[in-house]
Amino acid sequence: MARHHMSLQQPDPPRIDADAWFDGVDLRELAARYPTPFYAYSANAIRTRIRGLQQALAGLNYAICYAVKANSNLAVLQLMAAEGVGADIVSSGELWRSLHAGIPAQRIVFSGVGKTEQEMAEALAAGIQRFNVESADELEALERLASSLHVTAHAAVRINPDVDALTHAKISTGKAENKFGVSIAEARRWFARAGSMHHVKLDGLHVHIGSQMLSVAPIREALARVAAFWRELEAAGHALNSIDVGGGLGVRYRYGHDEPVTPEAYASAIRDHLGAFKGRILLEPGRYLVGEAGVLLTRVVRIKQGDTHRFVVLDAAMNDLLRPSLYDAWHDIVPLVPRPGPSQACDIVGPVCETGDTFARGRMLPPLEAGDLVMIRTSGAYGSSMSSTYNSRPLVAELLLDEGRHAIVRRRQTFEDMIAGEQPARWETV
Ligand SMILES: Cc1ncc(COP(=O)(O)O)c(C=O)c1O
Ligand SMILES: N[C@@H](CCCC[NH3+])C(=O)O
Repeated sequence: MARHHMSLQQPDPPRIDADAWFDGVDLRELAARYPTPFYAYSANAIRTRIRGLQQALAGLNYAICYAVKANSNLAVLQLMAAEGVGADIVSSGELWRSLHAGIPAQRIVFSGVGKTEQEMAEALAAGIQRFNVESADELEALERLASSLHVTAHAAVRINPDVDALTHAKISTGKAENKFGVSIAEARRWFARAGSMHHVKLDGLHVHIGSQMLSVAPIREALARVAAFWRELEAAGHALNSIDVGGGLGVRYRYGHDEPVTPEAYASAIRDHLGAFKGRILLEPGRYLVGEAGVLLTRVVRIKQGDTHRFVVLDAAMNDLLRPSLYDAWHDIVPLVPRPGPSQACDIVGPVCETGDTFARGRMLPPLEAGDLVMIRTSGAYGSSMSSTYNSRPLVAELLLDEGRHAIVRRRQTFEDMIAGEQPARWETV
């Protein structure tokens, strides 16, 4: 079943041949063995992305903290741990997963606009030292909690630089109207008062302006603003030991159309603006490391020819891959059983009872028949991690591929799994 004719070198994305081989595995054989829908991830593609980024950053004092939310499967996190990659987490659940996968606490950074005190206390108790802080009361809470646990925490202010990431409005995070971060003016006031804290060292800056950025210009603009602020702080006598540049690098959703920022262009933006920084530069890539490394395999349930539209109904749905419904996001949809005949405009839909359960509208596709295998590309990021059991559809399986081998890294949920935790009402009064 193994074949090694797929090049995974940077800057090319991991390729999936027309004949459906992915990381040395024939996806058609895989789908003959495991019921669709399921996700398949290429370990090689993930490693290639990590190493490409590491190569581009060589010479800088940096650390990569993978944004766990992009794909939080334990095996993916274990792969990150094996490559020496840390984690960027936003919840106790992500903390637990990351530690469970073997990512050491010292390599974990805690981000997020709504950390609860309980989550912060749990993180401190687990040995997490670096917090990206987004509001004044969060900073006060961190000081209080660190004091009561007799530990020292390091805090980086998340700067909202008011830069347009030139991406979808729902995944843009660096404009003043977004809930994330604080203005440089507010951050300045925090540093002025930093001496009054005894258990929190305010010694870092953090910025993350949005996701799926396909242009380096907004990244440069945000870095320039952060760099100017770092120099201002340094001149005022504040020693910084980290600058976290967030994530946000885009990937190819539309092959032959999307042109992602290369790791080299990204690294040179970092070098140009932060090359002189003496502390550590943290990076929080999510999508970039796993997006193109995953596909969702699904089969055609039936073709439904309406009066005005031709519907291709798949066995995957919005509960399995939400991005098209939520952001009108484009994903390449590739039939893996080539059939001769002219392409036709189709609406590719799932079986869920929502009009929004649509993967693509008016997509030109070659002839398809019930049972045909179809691949939805670039589904490794924000695919399974955003899935749900809506319409009581069990969570699908996830498989990891590595040079001709495959492993089930999450089995398909059973109906019993799906209702675990639910119980008949046992009434009580408070
Ligand atoms: C603080 C932070 N860091 C990193 C990421 C990862 O983003 P991406 O997957 O676009 O690299 C996100 C999500 O957008 C985030 O909110
Ligand atoms: N979930 C989004 C991106 C948000 C990133 C998290 N801050 C997506 O699928 O594109």
